[in-house]
Amino acid sequence: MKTSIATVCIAGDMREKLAAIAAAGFDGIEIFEQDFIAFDASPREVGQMVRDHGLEITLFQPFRDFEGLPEPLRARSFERMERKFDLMQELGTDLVLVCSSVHPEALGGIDRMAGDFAELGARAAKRGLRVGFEALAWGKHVWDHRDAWEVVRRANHPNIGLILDSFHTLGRGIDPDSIRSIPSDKIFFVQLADAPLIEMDLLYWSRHFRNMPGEGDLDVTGFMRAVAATGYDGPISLEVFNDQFRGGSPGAIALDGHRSLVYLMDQVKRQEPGIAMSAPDMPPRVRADGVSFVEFAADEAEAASLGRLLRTMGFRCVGRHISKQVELWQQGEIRIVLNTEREGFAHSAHTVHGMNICDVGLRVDSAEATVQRAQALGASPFRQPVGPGEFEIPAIRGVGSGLLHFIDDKSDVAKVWDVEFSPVEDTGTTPDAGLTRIDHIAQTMNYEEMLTWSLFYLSLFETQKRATVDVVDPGGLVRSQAIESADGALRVTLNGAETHRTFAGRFIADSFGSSVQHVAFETDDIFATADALIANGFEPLHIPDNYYDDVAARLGVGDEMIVRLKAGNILYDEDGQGAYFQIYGRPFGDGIFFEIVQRSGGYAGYGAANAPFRIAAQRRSMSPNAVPRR
Ligand SMILES: O=C(O)c1ccc(O)c(O)c1
Ligand SMILES: [Mg+2]
Repeated sequence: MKTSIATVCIAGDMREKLAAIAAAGFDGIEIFEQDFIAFDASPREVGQMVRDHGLEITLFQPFRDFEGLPEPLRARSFERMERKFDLMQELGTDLVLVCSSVHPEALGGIDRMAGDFAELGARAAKRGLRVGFEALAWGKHVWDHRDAWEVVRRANHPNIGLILDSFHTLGRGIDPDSIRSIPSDKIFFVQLADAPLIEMDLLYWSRHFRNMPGEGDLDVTGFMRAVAATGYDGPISLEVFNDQFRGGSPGAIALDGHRSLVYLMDQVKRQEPGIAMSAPDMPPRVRADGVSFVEFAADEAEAASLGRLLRTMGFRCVGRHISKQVELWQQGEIRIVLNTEREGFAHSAHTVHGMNICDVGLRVDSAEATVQRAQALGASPFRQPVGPGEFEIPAIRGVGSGLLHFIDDKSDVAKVWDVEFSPVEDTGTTPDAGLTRIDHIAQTMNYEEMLTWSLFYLSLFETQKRATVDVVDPGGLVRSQAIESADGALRVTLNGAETHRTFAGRFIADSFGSSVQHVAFETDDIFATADALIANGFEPLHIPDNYYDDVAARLGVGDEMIVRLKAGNILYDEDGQGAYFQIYGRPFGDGIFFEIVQRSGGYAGYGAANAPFRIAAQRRSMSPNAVPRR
């Protein structure tokens, strides 16, 4: 497979764009004319710059308002094209995209348009150039790839072909399987983009909201399967107009783009038999079985106070590392690692961010295969020296600056807890509070990073995304999206803060970057847990009476239940399937917190309806003159 990306997708000037695109591993670029015109270098110099980066120019685009014009506009458009042919030859590319006309005087008429293209084909052939026709979803006479194909078919010239663009086809709701009957030698080029489903004007949607395949809601895989089924083996090229990407980090957006193409072709290869296109070999998406551990980087004072908090939640310190200043705390299947080392990754993370969750361990079938797939998708592997007799647990860099470790039963790494930790008789134990496993981890990030990390998780793990929900914080909006496996074993929520005035935004600012802000533990009996917590001296986040009055009114919850909820500061939610109970701890450090949840009867959400009240309570409890309640 040959990967390509349009210069419009990436921020910066031509030089910055090329550097980011080459570094991300693309084979070629589409030169978007505006980017070229705005740049102060000759076409020959630009062509050379591109090749010096090891890239080729796969396409020059767009050429607008060509077909179906009356004279003298028609002659003028051929004249204009001859000048662009000159430019293409200087740049060193042989393919130009003509997008369907929106010219007010364009006459339409399929044979008139085909005739124009036949003549253009003859002119292009003289120079060894090719022309591809693309149906814009809002074209005046041609807005459907099936009509563009009929124009190309009737033009019947070897130098005239079709250009397909997933956005125009899928955005209009056209069945991509209509592509399957087009001969592959007449498909000159394929452009790919996804988009979130939003009801709006097609042109505006296309020019501002496209995103990378897999980041939106369109069936780009179905589209690409149809293209691959024709036998097409040419470039696949991202053409993503997105306001956020244009202002984003060129390097990060280019990496996301490359990852999206690798992921897409991996799916296509697995779903569509016997295709001509190649795709990198890698293990399939990984089934993650849940969170094995979360690791805090802390100094000794922070670790001591975190230990006290964990104790009030019924955790016990069960092990001390054989050679490092690392403690293992446990309850049920939940492991919390407190790392107070003075060197190594956790220490660096602590220096930069203060106390933070620097590492998350996930249980997978094969840790080795997980890292292999992650690397094929462009993730960076992580390694640091290990002591004698210690395990090298496979790891990659995850969200923000944190790590993801992978633990499996296949290799020996699952024995790490027994081999690397000596048991501790914890003297100050408090009774178990019935916490069983980690229900979800919540990562807080800048809003602009959300697509990056949803693509990261979706491409690596056998997961799907839920719809984004908007959470209102008194300081602004936070968008929240859950990525989860079908059986709920892995649940990660991504919370994107748009401003630093929100609770989540303050966490990012205070801790200098994105990371896990909260961890939710599961219990099978929220009321028993609430009682145990109170007995252990745990300080829950205080929830005001107004909240319980509303729950009674809105959900019709009876008095007796309200009394119990109130006593435990328990938040409550329902969906069509079941109920959800939540207890929050008070935030500590830069705003990290724990949550305890119970899901009953197949409740599948995350208590979004409660989030505004939880956030308001957290802000109160973090404010300098907060008065402890109850
Ligand atoms: O928005 C546009 O005008 C435009 C131009 C060229 C393309 O290839 C395209 O898909 C859209
Ligand atoms: Mg296009």
